[in-house]
Amino acid sequence: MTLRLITSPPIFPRFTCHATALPPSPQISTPTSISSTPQPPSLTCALHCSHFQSCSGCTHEHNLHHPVILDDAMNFFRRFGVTDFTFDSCNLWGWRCRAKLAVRGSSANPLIGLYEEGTHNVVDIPECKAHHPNINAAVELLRQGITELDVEPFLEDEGTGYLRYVQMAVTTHNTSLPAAQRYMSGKVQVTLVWNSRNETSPGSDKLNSLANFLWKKGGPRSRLHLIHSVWANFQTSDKNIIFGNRWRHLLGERDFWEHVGGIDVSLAPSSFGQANTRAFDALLQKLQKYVPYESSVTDLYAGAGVIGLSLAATRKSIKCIEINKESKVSFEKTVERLPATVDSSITWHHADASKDPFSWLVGSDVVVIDPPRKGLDTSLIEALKNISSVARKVLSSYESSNNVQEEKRPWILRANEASVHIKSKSPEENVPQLVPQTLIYISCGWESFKEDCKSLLSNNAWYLEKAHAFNFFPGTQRYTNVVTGSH
Ligand SMILES: C[S@@+](CC[C@H](N)C(=O)[O-])C[C@H]1O[C@@H](n2cnc3c(N)ncnc32)[C@H](O)[C@@H]1O
Repeated sequence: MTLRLITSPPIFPRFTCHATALPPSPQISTPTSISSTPQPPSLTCALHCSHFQSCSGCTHEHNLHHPVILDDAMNFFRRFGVTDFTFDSCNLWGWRCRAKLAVRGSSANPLIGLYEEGTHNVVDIPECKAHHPNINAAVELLRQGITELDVEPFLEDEGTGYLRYVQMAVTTHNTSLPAAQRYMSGKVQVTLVWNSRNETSPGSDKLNSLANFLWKKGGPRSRLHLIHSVWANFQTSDKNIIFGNRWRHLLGERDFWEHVGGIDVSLAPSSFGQANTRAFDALLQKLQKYVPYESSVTDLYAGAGVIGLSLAATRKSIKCIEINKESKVSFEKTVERLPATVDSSITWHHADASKDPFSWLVGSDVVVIDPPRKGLDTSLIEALKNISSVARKVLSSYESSNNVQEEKRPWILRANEASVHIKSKSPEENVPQLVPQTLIYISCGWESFKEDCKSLLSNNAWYLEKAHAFNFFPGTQRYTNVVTGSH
């Protein structure tokens, strides 16, 4: 079996940096092999952000093109036999197209930003250099609205006030503009996280006034036109959780479309979305090379299925597994917009990938895993390590009984109930191909990835083949790896 691990790590020499205080226009970078020669500190690739000392968002001010952990990554992969590790430095500024910001302070002086490291003090970051410029513009509009309409930000200690957080997501999918202008003209989907139970609770008049303010001043009829839509999320919990379960679309287009990996993807505000749209697009393009045509793919930790669906055109089947049921609607909408020529069998299952993981792995040639930062659950690691022996047992029982057993496991029954199935028109083969030959690990947490990877490589369960990194989070010690491996 092969383990292909995809991470978005820091990148090396061939890139362009500009010393400028403003996020420069989009840069295209080329992935390059990484040399172990120490890099001189680069002032031209510096953050130049006035919030750097106080905001916890960025941890590194210099050499944005070369995260410090890149050296560790390079050594790690070399030790395991990967000699052509590459790093794509991507865009160094203005890359963040999705931000969740806390709102505190007062209506006269609202603070909209991130917590100061280790505290619950919110730091205002109006000139954030990581944000897409239109996120900063929408934050300014929101600030004006809060003050003019006297909207009280949330007061954590008292549990009073209304506006707790705001999520800003930028869509750059505007086909009426020339491609070169689309990114910088991105429109912002704003979600106001409101401290009340629902839209009829006290305070809803303020919520509607604030939404109308944003729409009037930033919607399609305004001079600025930077707002795509306004949503509300209702959250009264005293726990440290950003979103509640109730979402309401208030104004603008309900559907939010982005174009990545060659397909149109729908992303509801409640679904996971990658923060760095352009780096994600580069990663998806790379992925196309590693997933054989006509293979059967399992996409674990799938979110709205963007990775799996971007592969669907030339693969036999795509099976997506995701724990957040809110992602299902976005998945279905994306499937509806796939080209009519796509004839793969496509499914999405609402399930926990760590519960009975074998049931999701068997029958696939390729498994793509894209877990949260904490990495893989032990049960999944064990399943991936033992997949060959278990598959043999399953195959022999399949051959001896050759009849379909009734499924009784409650979590599988539940997942099947909440699943989406789009059948291929081509005839299906009866005997499943049982053992995944390729594992592709997409990771955004370097430390957890290293541990998972070592575990997967132990006892020669998998071998490393390729590793590429993408600078998903310039200014931080995080990047994303794509690593591929085989049995
Ligand atoms: C890093 S995101 C990747 C999402 C998706 N691959 C994408 O690129 O848009 C991780 C996803 O894993 C989901 N998740 C977390 N724990 C999970 C679990 N135990 N089983 C299945 N999905 C899980 C999260 O809800 C989230 O959508």
